[in-house]
Amino acid sequence: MRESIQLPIIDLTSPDPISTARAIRQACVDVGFFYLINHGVDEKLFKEVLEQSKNFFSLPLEDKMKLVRRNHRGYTPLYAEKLDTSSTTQGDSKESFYIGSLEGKSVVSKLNQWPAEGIRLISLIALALDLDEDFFHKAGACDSPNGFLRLLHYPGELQLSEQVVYGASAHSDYGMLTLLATDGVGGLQVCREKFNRPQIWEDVHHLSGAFIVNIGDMMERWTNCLFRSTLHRVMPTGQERYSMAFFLDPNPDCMVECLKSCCSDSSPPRYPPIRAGEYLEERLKVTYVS
Ligand SMILES: O=C(O)CCC(=O)C(=O)O
Ligand SMILES: [Fe+2]
Repeated sequence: MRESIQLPIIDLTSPDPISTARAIRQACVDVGFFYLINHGVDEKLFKEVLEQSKNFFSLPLEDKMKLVRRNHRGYTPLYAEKLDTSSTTQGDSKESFYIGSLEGKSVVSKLNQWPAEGIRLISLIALALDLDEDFFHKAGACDSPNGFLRLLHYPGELQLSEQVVYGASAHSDYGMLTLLATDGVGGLQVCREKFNRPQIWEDVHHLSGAFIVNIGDMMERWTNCLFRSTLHRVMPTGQERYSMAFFLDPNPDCMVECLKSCCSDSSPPRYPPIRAGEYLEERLKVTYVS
């Protein structure tokens, strides 16, 4: 039988920020994933986005290809991306559409509701790291953050192939935080110990109305691996699936550098400082098959 994981539940409206921060710390240290409830994003809005996403992906391929990805915005067809760059399988069995600003600061600040929630979460994460709640703001991460929404569609039926086909092959996210909403169809799995063999994959269940939040690699670098950017993937279930992921990444000029509270003489920084924009560019470059 396949294992499933009970992720911690964080309530964004909880009146005590210190105990919420403590619960977030525990979740980020243990598994790097949690459910976020009472996040303030209207259910009606979510349903509308889902509806529009279905409309878009049902267009003929040639129409979708007119909007093919440029500068990490736009349409990516089936098999274009391979998140597990070490695997020899073909590209992932999903199509997606990246939404986000291509222009200057004023447009970024007019993004939809998600960044406000994400940024509130970032303050709680700072508290969870025993930092001032505006630490990531002062570090320049939240001044015009690089936020983008990715609509995803996993077809139910797959091409007949000798190879294993993943919806999304094993990967960790690249940025600071990811907020994920799905249509309720399963398939998402996490692997808590990526170096163990065999790897153990656990199913993440849908929790109605909640976002699934996970830590990305830049946050892992900031915290010297105290907070975990956990390996995850989407397995095909034979059922069509829609999801949307909001990636909240630092301002591209923000330096991501090991926090003083997360290193010591006996535990020196594992990664050198890096500009957020450079890091993201590098990671995105290697995941696209074409
Ligand atoms: O669709 C999902 O459930 C997960 C997507 C994901 O992990 C990603 O796009 O990074
Ligand atoms: Fe992911």
